Amino acid sequence: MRDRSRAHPSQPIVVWFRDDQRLTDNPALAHAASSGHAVVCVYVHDPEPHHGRPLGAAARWWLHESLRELDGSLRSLGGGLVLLRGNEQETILAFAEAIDAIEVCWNRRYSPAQRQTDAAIKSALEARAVAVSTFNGHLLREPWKVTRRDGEPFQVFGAYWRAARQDISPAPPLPSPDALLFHGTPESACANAVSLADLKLQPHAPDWAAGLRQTWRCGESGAQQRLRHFLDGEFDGYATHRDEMARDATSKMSPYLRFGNISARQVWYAALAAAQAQSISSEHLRKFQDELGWREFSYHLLYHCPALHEVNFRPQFDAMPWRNDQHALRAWQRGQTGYPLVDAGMRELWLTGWMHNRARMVAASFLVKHLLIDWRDGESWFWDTLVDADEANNPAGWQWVAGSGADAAPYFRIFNPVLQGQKFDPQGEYVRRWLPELDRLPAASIHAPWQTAPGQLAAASVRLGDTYPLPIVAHQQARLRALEAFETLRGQRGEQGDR
Ligand SMILES: Cc1cc2nc3c(=O)[nH]c(=O)nc-3n(C[C@H](O)[C@H](O)[C@H](O)COP(=O)(O)OP(=O)(O)OC[C@H]3O[C@@H](n4cnc5c(N)ncnc54)[C@H](O)[C@@H]3O)c2cc1C
Repeated sequence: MRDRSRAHPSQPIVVWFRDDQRLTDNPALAHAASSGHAVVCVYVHDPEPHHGRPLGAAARWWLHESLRELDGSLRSLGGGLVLLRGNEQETILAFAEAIDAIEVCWNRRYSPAQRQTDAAIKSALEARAVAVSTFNGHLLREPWKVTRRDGEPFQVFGAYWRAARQDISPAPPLPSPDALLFHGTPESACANAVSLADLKLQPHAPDWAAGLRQTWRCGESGAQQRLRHFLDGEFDGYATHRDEMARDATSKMSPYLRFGNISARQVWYAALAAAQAQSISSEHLRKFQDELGWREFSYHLLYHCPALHEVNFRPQFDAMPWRNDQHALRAWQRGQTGYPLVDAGMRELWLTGWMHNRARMVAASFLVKHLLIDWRDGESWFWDTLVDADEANNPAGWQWVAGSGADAAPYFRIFNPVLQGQKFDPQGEYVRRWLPELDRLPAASIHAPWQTAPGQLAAASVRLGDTYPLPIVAHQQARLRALEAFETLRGQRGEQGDR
């Protein structure tokens, strides 16, 4: 072990970037910048994390773009991002040792696997007399700070958010450092160093990311631009219009928050400031804050539930008689179920890496309830295809829809995709955008083409079973089958109205 008293001002401090790929409001970076030591900024790509989940394909695409921008921002301050590949623990330890770091700092992560990794790295570094400082850069309130009176975690969103909100006065966002003193990295420290291209995060042969490139400007600058666009536009009306799928009425902050291109604190403060400056009704501000609250709640669940993406939060769901139907699963994944709203959502996902929240709920409900396919199959498809695929929000969203989660939708809540379409996409614009083969159908029939008169279908050049599929299941039968399956678990009947 090295002697701490021999620490020298020339020893650098390592800022380990993870899900905090930004310069502004980055507490670990701000800490390093004010330490008086030169800094080395690193990112470690662990292709097969020992405990955690490897990233899905769409998230890997985002990561590439985000790291490129982060490196560019650090370069404009006179340094750059050192990219390392390998096992996180071994790589960070070897690197810190090779550059004789005085300290390593990072912003905290919250899944049980990530916490286990971080705790092991912290003790190993400290055992080598390298200091470790960790910060909250990801959440408004960290999971352990919000507990019930009896000290147990919350299981109901309303109660959780009432408690969390009471004390929400997140520290104001930190400014981006004006200047950073960078420490050089000797060749010997770079055994695991790679270029961004070496990480092979982007797809090739086939390059399926054209739609993602068209849709997104990734990274910190993209986050700021998109947030401004939302706050100066649809924010004033958010509570009223957020379910209208054809409208660009939500913030689209999710991938930026996922990768930390922006912090929840920045979004929170910017929304507060915009609401004040533009005298926006508190109803819109509050609804938007509530959605950020759902993100916090998901992290609360992730922290307390060891394998949220694998294990039913409600154990009685372990007995659920899921169907193994690969044909139906593929039809759902490809947006070929014959239910236009479900298919539009699934194609939006495939083409852009994102799906509107209302469409997520309907598409997920369709898989789990109409097709009776295990929510984990849907979760892993979303994990692979969403640019915002999030360790907390994705499984929590799926378990909520399936009914197996905390404060979940009741099992008898089976979305009717036709009614949902008529209610939240009345003119069929959303469906037309993603299903060009139905483009010429009138609004009255676009959500249920199979109920449309043959002449009208012919006039719109729609041949069911050829240009567009017939429904893969009949809604009423599928609904009854789902209710029966769910009732075997719960032995209870509930309200059975169509929504
Ligand atoms: C089956 C299913 C899977 C989902 N998977 C993910 C996922 O992998 N990653 C993800 O970020 N969100 C997920 N969500 C939640 C939600 O759909 C998205 O966060 C939202 O659509 C993102 O769009 P936005 O940024 O425009 O949201 P806005 O309406 O503008 O909300 C602002 C922010 O609040 C948070 N938020 C909003 N709704 C929710 C919610 N229901 N749960 C948790 N946080 C929320 C997000 O961080 C979002 O960016 C999922 C929902 C469902 C039903």
